[in-house]
Amino acid sequence: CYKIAQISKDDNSQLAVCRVLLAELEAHKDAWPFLTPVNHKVILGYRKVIKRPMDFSTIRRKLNNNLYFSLETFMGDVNLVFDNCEKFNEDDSEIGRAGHNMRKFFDELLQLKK
Ligand SMILES: Cn1cc(C(=O)NCCCNC(=O)c2ccc(F)cc2)ccc1=O
Repeated sequence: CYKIAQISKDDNSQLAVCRVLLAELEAHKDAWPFLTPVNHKVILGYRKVIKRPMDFSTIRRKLNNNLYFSLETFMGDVNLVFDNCEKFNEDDSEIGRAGHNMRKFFDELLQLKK
């Protein structure tokens, strides 16, 4: 019984860390391109180029629906946001720079939380 309790506690504490990390990402000044799903009706070519769209509101919904089983699966989706951004946007563009800034910020957050 103790072992089972131990596993679930770790998952809960990992999920609590995910909630804090997501809140800090959402509060960043450069988060605006990532707060909502990219509207592929407005942003031409996006649906063709980006096979697995992801954004902070989708991550928030997955977290609330208990769809992340560890910090690693949560990190996979956060990094997908930044990888999609790098693929679709020039480095020397407003959204491209925002993506690089946010990825650096996230990496620094992870160093603090470890
Ligand atoms: C990640 N990405 C985003 C866009 C993009 O144009 N995204 C919408 C920006 C407009 N959205 C906002 O300005 C906004 C949204 C929510 C909010 F709370 C405050 C501001 C285009 C290519 C791409 O790769």
